[in-house]
Amino acid sequence: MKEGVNNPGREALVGARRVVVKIGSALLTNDGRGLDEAAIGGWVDQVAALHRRGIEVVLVSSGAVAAGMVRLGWQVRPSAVHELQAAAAVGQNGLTECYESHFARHGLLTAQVLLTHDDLSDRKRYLNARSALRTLVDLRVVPVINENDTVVTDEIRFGDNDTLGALVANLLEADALVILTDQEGLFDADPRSNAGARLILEGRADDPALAAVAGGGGALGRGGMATKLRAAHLAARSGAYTAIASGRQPEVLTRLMAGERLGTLLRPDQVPIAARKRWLAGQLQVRGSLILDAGAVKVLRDSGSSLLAVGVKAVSGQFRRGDMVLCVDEQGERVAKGLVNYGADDAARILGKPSHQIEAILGFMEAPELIHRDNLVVL
Ligand SMILES: Nc1ncnc2c1ncn2[C@@H]1O[C@H](COP(=O)(O)OP(=O)(O)O)[C@@H](O)[C@H]1O
Ligand SMILES: N[C@@H](CCC(=O)OP(=O)(O)O)C(=O)O
Repeated sequence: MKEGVNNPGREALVGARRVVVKIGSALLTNDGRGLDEAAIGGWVDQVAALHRRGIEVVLVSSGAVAAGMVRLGWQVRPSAVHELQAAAAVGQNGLTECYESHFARHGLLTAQVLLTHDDLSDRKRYLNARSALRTLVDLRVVPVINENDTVVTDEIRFGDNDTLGALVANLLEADALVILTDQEGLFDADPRSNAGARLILEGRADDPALAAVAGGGGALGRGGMATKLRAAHLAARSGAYTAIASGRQPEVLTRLMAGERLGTLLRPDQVPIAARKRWLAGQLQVRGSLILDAGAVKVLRDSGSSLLAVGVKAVSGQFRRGDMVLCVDEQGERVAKGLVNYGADDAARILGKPSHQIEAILGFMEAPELIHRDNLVVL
């Protein structure tokens, strides 16, 4: 379970380009006194700093029910579903307002995205949510996601936002999921009830020994460490690392992303790229196809190279940038699947052309390759 000091992994966070940050209720709500606006301001400052460095950050924020309770003057968390829904509806306003005003100090726009379980389990809605979030991220807007508590019922509830954070990390093929909570990380026993509990610095997301030490949540949070560990397991399916750390540590996000040995880091079992590719191949519907010439087929199969437009003879289907397409040879034999960097119309205009001509033909260049090798699975 415990790892040596030279354990690789922290540097994976240094190289992360897209990160999902989940901020838990236990941390956000000022011990039940309502939203901790000053603390939220501090996390927003760190997210903005990462953003300036070109790192895409998507927030998953809890706190709607707790904030709603304070606004409504309720002292005790209600148990009736309709009252929880009402509190969430009132509180979500406050949450959105708070994030919006803090991000505005940095000239950044935010977008409120409320999801239900169905949005991520139904294939069509999954793809819709994915393209909406990808578009926001491409527009350099910071999405702030929460569960749509006002419309969910017990049967279709994520319940805890750790699971939601992991599914969003899958959805966006994020490099890392950072879970900020009220403890320094995962301990070898619940530190609330075990004074001698020790922090686990690194581990494998799928280590069953870790599951045995992760207990339930406190009075304000929903799932405790058990759901955080399960979230790490889910995030690892698409190759994401998970960090669990205290949101009260000064500059926690910027320090984690600089590779500092803070909190608990849980790594995916598979090499991230391999896990991510497998995830991609299994998840996304094919939206179109590309017919490759013999040279392109050979480099894809033999050298694992990216696919360039110069090796493509024809395109078919109405795919958009970021969609999954099938690559076939001139006899129609399946060669590879991958996420395409150009939509069908643009791809049709650049096929057969060398990459240095893309800008002159389209007036812009998204990327020099049609499908980057990291997003390509040879079949
Ligand atoms: N092994 C463990 N290590 C650390 N915390 C643990 C452990 N087992 C249970 N916990 C509990 O998990 C709580 C954090 O989860 P939770 O209350 O759901 O917070 P959040 O709202 O941030 O998700 C901690 O306050 C702690 O009491
Ligand atoms: N969606 C709920 C939060 C659920 C929750 O508290 O989850 P967690 O932060 O994982 O303990 C809300 O905004 O109140």
